[in-house]
Amino acid sequence: MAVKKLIHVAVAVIVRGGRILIARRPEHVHQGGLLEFPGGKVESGETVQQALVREIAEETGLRVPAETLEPVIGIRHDYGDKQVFLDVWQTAAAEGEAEGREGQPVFWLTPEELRDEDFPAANRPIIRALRLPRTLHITGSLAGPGEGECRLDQALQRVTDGLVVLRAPGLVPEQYRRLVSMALARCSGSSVGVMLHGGPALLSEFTEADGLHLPWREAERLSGRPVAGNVRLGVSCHSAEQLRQAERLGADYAVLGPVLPTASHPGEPTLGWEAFEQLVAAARLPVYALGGMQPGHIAKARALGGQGIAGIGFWW
Ligand SMILES: Nc1nc2c([nH]c(=O)n2[C@H]2C[C@H](O)[C@@H](COP(=O)(O)OP(=O)(O)OP(=O)(O)O)O2)c(=O)[nH]1
Repeated sequence: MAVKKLIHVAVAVIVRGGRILIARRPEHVHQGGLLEFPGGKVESGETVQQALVREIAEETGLRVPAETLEPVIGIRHDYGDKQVFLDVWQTAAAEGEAEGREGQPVFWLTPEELRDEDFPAANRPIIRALRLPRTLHITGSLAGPGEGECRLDQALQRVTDGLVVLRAPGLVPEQYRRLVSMALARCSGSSVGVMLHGGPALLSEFTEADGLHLPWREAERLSGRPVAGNVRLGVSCHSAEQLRQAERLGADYAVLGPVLPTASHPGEPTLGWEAFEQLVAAARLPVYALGGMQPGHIAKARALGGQGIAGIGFWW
């Protein structure tokens, strides 16, 4: 069987006022009629940034200073007839008024308005990535119920937006439920989403939660997505095989680590940044780096293809 060539596609997420520029692909082209982010093939001799600047100008008339482009995610996808590597970059500094220079309709949508079924199949992880924060706050050790709630309350004061994964393996179910109720009440009306940590049954009790984060021991025994599409699903992973299982479950994100040594799991073998980058390159979902992370690592994690950082030490 002939080996299909991997087509390197530069994909632009152009953000303005919280909305993203979307176009409709012409009917007659590959994946025709579907919505897309502006972009196109990287030509030989071009860097991905040069391709983005060129494609954006050709397709939309917008001018993008190359240095404002930041990496979002890289996705390899096999369409059967074509194999693509979508190299996705973001800018909020495009200049000018957007128009469909090739006759295609263009419009601005919020991340929440992007629906998987309107885009080519390879775009699902891109849409997930755009709806996810760069930092995932995981709760650290919580003593007894009263003290735990107090500790959580203090820690939440330091978080203004993003997601908190309520991990408390030391608590018995009743104590954990109390903690969840408190966290949901505390975060209600704020920009902080609460992810429950445990098995799927939890979510049916707490419908206001943002979603469910599966520890690996829960994820490994499932064979399909255990929650509805409108709630977030995360999975803790430590290897390429575990990332494949997270993809099979239709997870919205994975956490991968430990990347660096960490105080909460002393002595555990670490992946290091090189292995993180390799594992992320093969993953078809957004991946957070876990283990020894500090806010200064967000840029590093993203430059290596990750979604951002996850952990306890930097906020707890
Ligand atoms: N631009 C863009 N392409 C996408 C997206 N999602 C996705 O699967 N693709 C695929 C469809 C195509 O197979 C490939 C992009 O190729 P293209 O045909 O748009 O590239 P191009 O502008 O250089 O076109 P061409 O005239 O040289 O054929 O990537 C997306 O969001 N934006």
